[in-house]
Amino acid sequence: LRPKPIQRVRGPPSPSFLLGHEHAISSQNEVGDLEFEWLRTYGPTWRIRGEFGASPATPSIHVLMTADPKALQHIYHKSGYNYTKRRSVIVMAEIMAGPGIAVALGKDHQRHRKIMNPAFSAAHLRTFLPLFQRIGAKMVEQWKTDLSGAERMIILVNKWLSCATMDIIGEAAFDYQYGALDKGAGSPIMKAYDNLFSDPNKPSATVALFRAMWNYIPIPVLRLFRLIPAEPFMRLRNLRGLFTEYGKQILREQRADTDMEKESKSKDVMSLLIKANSSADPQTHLSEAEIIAEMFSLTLAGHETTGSTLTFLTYELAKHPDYQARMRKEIQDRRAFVMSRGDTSFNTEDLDSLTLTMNAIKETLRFHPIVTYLPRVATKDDVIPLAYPIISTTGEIISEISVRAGQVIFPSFMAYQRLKDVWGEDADVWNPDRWLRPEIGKQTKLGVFANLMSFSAGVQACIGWKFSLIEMQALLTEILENFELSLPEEKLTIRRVPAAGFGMIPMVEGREDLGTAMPLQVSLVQQ
Ligand code: HEM
Repeated sequence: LRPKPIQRVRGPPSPSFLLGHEHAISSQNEVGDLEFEWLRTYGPTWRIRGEFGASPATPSIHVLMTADPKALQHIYHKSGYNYTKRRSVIVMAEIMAGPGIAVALGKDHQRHRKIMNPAFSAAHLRTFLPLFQRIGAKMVEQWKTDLSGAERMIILVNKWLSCATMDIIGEAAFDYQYGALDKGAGSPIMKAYDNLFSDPNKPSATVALFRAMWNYIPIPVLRLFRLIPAEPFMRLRNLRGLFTEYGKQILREQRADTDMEKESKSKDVMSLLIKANSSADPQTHLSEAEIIAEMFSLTLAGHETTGSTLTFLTYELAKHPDYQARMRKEIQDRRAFVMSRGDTSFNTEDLDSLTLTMNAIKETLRFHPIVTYLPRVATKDDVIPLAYPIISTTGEIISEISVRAGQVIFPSFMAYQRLKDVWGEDADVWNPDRWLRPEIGKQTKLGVFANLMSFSAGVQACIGWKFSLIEMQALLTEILENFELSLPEEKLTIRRVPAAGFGMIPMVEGREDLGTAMPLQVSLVQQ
């Protein structure tokens, strides 16, 4: 019964000596294809082969891949900073956004978190609801204008939701108007973001080898990669340049503003960041470069994630018209109640009473986790417990795995969120009504919301999860009260394509030239 080393964990044969399984994972047809197969074959924990043997410090060439709730709880939730981010992930985030919260580690990370946390308290987030509703109503009005009397039209719903969530994060966090909904693709920020993460071609072996090298190169050298004159790096440079320009302008304007309205705005992200900039205490101080990186990180982390989750949610509603109709009826009934009490808008209690809407959000976060892989590296020797024991290479039962410092671990949020033992026999189906079953959510406690790993867990979990839930509730009610969503008549296949090494995007099979795309048909709700 002693913990077994990773070498005793079973796993698929490696397809490549140099690239291991990582290239196969990032070039699979749909995110999840490989993990679901491995889950069926080996149970919730298995071993894959890392690129060049995973990392210089790794004592073995193996990578532990797990969907086991207890293992995930141990790694993400209970171990503080003992399982750290991978070098390639940190440097990529730094090249993109600068020295902000997503790059910081350990005590440094605690400092960033401590400064930003007050802006994400439940009470403060409630004050954003009118903004979410205003932007949602603006988007819906623009759909009505575009419809111009026609019965129905096809829209790329992902583009609209991306613009709406971009405008929301700009106003909510920095009191700044990006003008994404007004200017669409013409807005400089949307132009710079457009299809940043969608590559119609699968990554070639050469690109994969280049990426694999990142985990072996010292960080100061890696930082110089941003100067490489290749298109992806040039786009990132442009985006960061544009954002630094915005950041400096916002900072200048907000500094003047905050001096005048210190008290009333004391919990806004920008006021907190500016206060931190003037703090003499190193524990609560942020440099100007860190502030701009923080703003960029929030924009990056807060806009596309929510936009993509909503994109998949509207897709599922188009595929499930009965559920959509039930949801709309629940919203309309609540609207009648709100009007009868003399109000015109939903408050957060009204939104929370919309059980069918919340269940659709939970189910989409479970079924389509936008962030799919967050690799971690053990910083010291450890033993990882399993909720679901597995069979070893020699036929023994393994319920604990011993790992050495440097061990690379690939969690599979996608596979965890499909475990039949946790989510029921119909785990492979999008069914929001599962959340009505009393046993759901009673298993090993994981993550910050609904026992899901979609927002990650522990000290580095998503800071904006509650923000995004209220945002999704508000945008969904605006959409469903006004529009019916359905699939286009032309039968299209949507693929969940691996993107940027950690996420996924929707693409239309055979129309990869469109980049990230989710075409849906919309028509006005008949009163
Ligand atoms: C459905 C929407 C969202 C999803 C699925 C999501 C998911 C995640 C995940 C998985 C992480 C962990 C990353 C890691 O460990 O490397 C994360 C971190 C983060 N998220 Fe979100 N997120 C969402 C919305 C938001 C929003 C709306 C904001 C801001 C308003 C936000 C801000 C952040 C920040 C700043 C971090 C870094 C936290 C840290 O390192 O301490 N996210 N998010």
